[in-house]
Amino acid sequence: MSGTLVLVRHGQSEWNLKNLFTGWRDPGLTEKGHEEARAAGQALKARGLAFDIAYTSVLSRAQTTCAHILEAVGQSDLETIRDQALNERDYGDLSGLNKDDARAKWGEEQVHVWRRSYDVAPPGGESLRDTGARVWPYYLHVIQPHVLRGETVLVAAHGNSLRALIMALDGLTKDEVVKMELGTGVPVVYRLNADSTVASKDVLG
Ligand SMILES: O=C(O)[C@@H](CO)OP(=O)(O)O
Repeated sequence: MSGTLVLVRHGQSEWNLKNLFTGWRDPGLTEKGHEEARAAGQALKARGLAFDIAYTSVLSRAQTTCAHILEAVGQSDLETIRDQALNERDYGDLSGLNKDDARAKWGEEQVHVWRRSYDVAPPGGESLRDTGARVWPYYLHVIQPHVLRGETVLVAAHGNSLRALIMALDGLTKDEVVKMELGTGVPVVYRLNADSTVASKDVLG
């Protein structure tokens, strides 16, 4: 057995609440989002988890979530690395549009394909494959070495950047990833084997 990898999608953001495509735009958390992030921290504390290092994106909703979790576990001073590689999928021209307005304009099916398919990019944006092409190398070269040294690592990021990571960790097919949703503020705890395969996965919530 090796180390532990904890993935957490940020708490509800202002634009999640307004039902807007967000991508690389930078809204803050709602009050509910702050609460979700604190609750994630409490759930991790209740499991007795303490972190060796934390990673987050350059977007404030993920950074704030990370800070709430570290505060809840009593580790506010922990080394935290911020990197654009962990950012949300870039939604391109859809960024800032209302998701229901987009469905009315382009149809339910097309919008679902843009949101959840593996290899169809929204106009001017990234497909999940494109997102994975920056998230997965960052995970392999920067994050995974810590886990393989037996450390416990926190990654506070985004719905689609974490879907890309989970797709690879769980070995999901393109069809399976279409159905995968990640709740806001729900920690996913992986324990890895020494050969980097997944020993166990626990979704807290
Ligand atoms: O708008 C976004 O950036 C993402 C995450 O909130 O939305 P979706 O779940 O539609 O991919």
